[in-house]
Amino acid sequence: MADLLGVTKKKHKVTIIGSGNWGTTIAKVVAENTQQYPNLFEENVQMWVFEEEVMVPLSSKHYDPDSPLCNKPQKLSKLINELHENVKYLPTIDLPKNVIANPSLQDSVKESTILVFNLPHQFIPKVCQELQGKIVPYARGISCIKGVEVSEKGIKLLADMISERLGIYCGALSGANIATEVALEKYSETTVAYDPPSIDSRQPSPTGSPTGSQVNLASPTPEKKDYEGSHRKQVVLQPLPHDYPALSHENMRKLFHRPYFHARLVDDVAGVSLGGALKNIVALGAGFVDGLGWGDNAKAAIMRVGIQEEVKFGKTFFAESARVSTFTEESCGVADVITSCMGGRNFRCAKMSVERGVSINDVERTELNGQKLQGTSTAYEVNAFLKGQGMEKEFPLFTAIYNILEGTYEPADLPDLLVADQ
Ligand SMILES: NC(=O)c1ccc[n+]([C@@H]2O[C@H](COP(=O)([O-])OP(=O)(O)OC[C@H]3O[C@@H](n4cnc5c(N)ncnc54)[C@H](O)[C@@H]3O)[C@@H](O)[C@H]2O)c1
Ligand SMILES: O=P(O)(O)OC[C@H](O)CO
Repeated sequence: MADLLGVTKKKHKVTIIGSGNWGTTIAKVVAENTQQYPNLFEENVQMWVFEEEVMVPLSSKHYDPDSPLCNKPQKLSKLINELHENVKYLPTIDLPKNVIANPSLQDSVKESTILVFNLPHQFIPKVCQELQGKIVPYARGISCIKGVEVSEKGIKLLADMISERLGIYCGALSGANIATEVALEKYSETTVAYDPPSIDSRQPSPTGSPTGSQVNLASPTPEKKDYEGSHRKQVVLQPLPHDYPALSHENMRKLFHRPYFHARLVDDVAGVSLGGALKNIVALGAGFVDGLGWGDNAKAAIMRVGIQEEVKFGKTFFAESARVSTFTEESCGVADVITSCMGGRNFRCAKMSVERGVSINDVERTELNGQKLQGTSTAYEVNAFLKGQGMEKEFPLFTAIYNILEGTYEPADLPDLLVADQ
């Protein structure tokens, strides 16, 4: 496509890195939008698949006992491309034909200018390692992952970790978004945090050439002095070449917003990321009390304390970046606590573990068919961080959930453990 100056306009190529329950759902959302906005995006959306062999289940509408696809295990990527359904992680949902499953991580990101990270957080370090030097230097990222990274240096947002390891800008998407409901196109909202570097929204030069100089991600705003290890390092960003459409809030919204999936754009990457990570610990608490048969008041109490601890965590450790209103007003905050405590996997597995008297890891293994909980590892990571700060007592719910997972306390001890929350 050429503009009035005869300059060839490129389109953004999008890759979804991950193809689980949420990864496949976001691939569907994005692929619908790349069809709707052909001037901005290449129609085909690459989706990296962590390859495995699976059987087409009897319950699939594609199951045909006479088909060679159905009588022995097949590569998941092949099934997705032939059936346009992810029979393992998003069964029964029709995917647009422009979702292209690709088992090669490096091939899937080739020439992609938008990388949407969407896989369980424990796999991100290895994926980033494999991507180093394999992506275009001016790519931009969005992390849909709910979790945090804790090391001896402190706590880090996954968007920042991706940004530092790959040398690219990375925003975040998170909200009250149980994947299956979004995939079924039931109405929901999400929050997209993207504070694009100013170099991306400049007017094109007459030649359309990438004349912009490199900029430091930490500028033009002063370096954020958040908790050691959490603030962004000095990432030197490559400008987006001028022959690509600007990646403004408006265009990012076009990538994610659907009539059934309302995307609100904000610039608080820290608040959006923390809301998504911390609510998973709260959801375990809600599952524990529901498993005891304690009813809705008990669940509401857990949710109230959970929201309070999310806000306090943001204020204490990310004071210069996370905004309180992100937790209290956006989908990624209070709304995600509510939906996760009503029907999320962390909630359901914690509930079943109490009802059956088995560990939550056993429930994850037997009930989730390969899907992963994020709340258990996040509870351990957040506890390691709080312990390091000598602040476990300041966050009684987060600490109680860790102690219940460790077996130090029982779910029925929760009211006593929360008395400190006065
Ligand atoms: N499912 C939801 O409802 C939902 C909604 C919003 C956000 N999220 C978040 O999205 C992120 C991704 O979750 P999901 O639900 O798509 O995943 P999932 O739990 O459904 O699936 C697990 C995924 O991990 C992959 N995997 C397994 N071993 C791997 C390895 N060694 N390396 C790389 N990948 C491997 C599997 O192939 C599969 O794609 C999580 O952070 C989750 O909290 C999930
Ligand atoms: O199923 P969960 O517990 O991983 O939660 C899913 C989503 O994060 C809800 O917004």
